Amino acid sequence: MVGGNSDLVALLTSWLPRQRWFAGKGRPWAGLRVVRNVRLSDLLHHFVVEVRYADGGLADHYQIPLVVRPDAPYGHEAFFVGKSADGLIYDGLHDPDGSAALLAFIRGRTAHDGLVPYTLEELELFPAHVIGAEQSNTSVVYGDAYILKVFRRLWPGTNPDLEMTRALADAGSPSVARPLAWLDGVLDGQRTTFAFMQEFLRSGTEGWRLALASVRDLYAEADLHADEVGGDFAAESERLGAATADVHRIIAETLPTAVGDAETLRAQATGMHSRLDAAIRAVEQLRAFETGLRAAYDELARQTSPVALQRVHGDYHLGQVLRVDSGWVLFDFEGEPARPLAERTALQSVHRDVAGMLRSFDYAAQSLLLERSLLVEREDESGLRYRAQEWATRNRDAFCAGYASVRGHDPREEAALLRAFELDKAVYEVVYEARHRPSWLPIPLGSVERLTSTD
Ligand SMILES: Nc1ncnc2c1ncn2[C@@H]1O[C@H](COP(=O)(O)OP(=O)(O)O)[C@@H](O)[C@H]1O
Ligand SMILES: O=P(O)(O)O[C@H]1O[C@H](CO)[C@@H](O[C@H]2O[C@H](CO)[C@@H](O)[C@H](O)[C@H]2O)[C@H](O)[C@H]1O
Repeated sequence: MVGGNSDLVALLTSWLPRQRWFAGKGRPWAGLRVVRNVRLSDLLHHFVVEVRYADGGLADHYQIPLVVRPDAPYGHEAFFVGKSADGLIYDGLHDPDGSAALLAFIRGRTAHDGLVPYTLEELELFPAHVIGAEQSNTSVVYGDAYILKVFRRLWPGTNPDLEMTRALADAGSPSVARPLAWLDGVLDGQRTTFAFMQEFLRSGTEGWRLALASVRDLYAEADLHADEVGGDFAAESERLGAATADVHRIIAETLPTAVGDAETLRAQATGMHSRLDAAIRAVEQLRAFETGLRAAYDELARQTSPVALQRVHGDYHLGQVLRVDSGWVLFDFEGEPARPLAERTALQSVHRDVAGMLRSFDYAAQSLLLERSLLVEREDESGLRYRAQEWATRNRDAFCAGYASVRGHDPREEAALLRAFELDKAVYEVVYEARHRPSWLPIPLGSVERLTSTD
């Protein structure tokens, strides 16, 4: 039997830090411990491990389904974990037989050793494959019918993705994919969401891809007037703004809300200052913009008008929305995966989500400039840079106009709030890029520079 032995701990100690979704990159380890080991089928073993750090910070928990097989099928080397006395160990979600066993377990609706599957409708058995570049979690698609997101880093409690998506679906929102099933387990004595299954929207195209295509058009037609190119996406941005506002409306009607006062805004600003402290410790280049950043946060702290608070998406960007035939669908209501659950479920201003999406328009425009290495000043390319900026502004404006058309107020009216949230997000992105995609670091750093050099 795999697990419960020092060999497996040694294998995972070497394998885990190399995974894209491992959040403790760069932190010194104090050790790894298997805290749960449940056998779900002949092939599939379900592990939860705890990673302790030598920096005094909190330990992390990760969910690691593994398969142990005698053979080495073609292609399996990409997710090979190591060898044990019982056979070859692979990541159990990437192994199609492993993820099929997980579906069979969920579909069977029978609890086993603390793992409890819940289904909202009958599920069929379909072949499985992992999709996309893994981000924070691993998503398995079954036969183009279901998508199962297996949460990798576990936080005790109900995952907000499940909670928010169910609330929206129950209220009849057309802007979420139908929830189908989920898997609960126990962590630190609390019932915890381990995985969440939704209808797979096979015809959906990610907002990020559509936005990039529009920016590419802009470059291809660089000799046309700015208002003649890349304009198509502005209509989509406006629809996206309207869909976002409708989702916010439903969330406000179905989940708790509150009204924040000056004290709330001061607390928000304090949080931003302390996130900036940590970000500067992690990425020294941010220090150059510290004065401007703190001034924007102080401006927020001086606001006295009441602010509406509610649950929000929390990590909203163009990669979290799909365009389907009927309109825009939002997913991944998990919040920023690096933040503790209590922060991610706290009531917030909707400006947080609006700011996230506005940052994303900027990202789309800047990422192609980066691809062309145009971020360095070059006189002959300044026209293109201007066009990229213009594209971002046009789509940001369209998004806000769409938002205002549904909720009756334009998010740009609360300028200090929006600016502080945008900068807070850009600071988060600086740290995110430094850790995960260093070559993209110039995008958020450039935005911080621009946003702090203009009022
Ligand atoms: N219901 C769905 N239908 C089709 N594709 C989806 C659906 N939900 C998510 N996706 C795709 O799955 C990928 C990963 O989903 P996401 O929730 O963002 O995972 P992560 O938390 O790892 O970032 C995204 O690229 C998205 O395009
Ligand atoms: O999708 P996740 O929940 O894993 O979010 C993380 O990864 C995102 C990148 O995939 C990151 O988003 C940043 O890059 C996007 C383009 O790739 C851009 O659209 C976003 O605006 C930008 O923030 C996100 O911040 C991070 O939490």
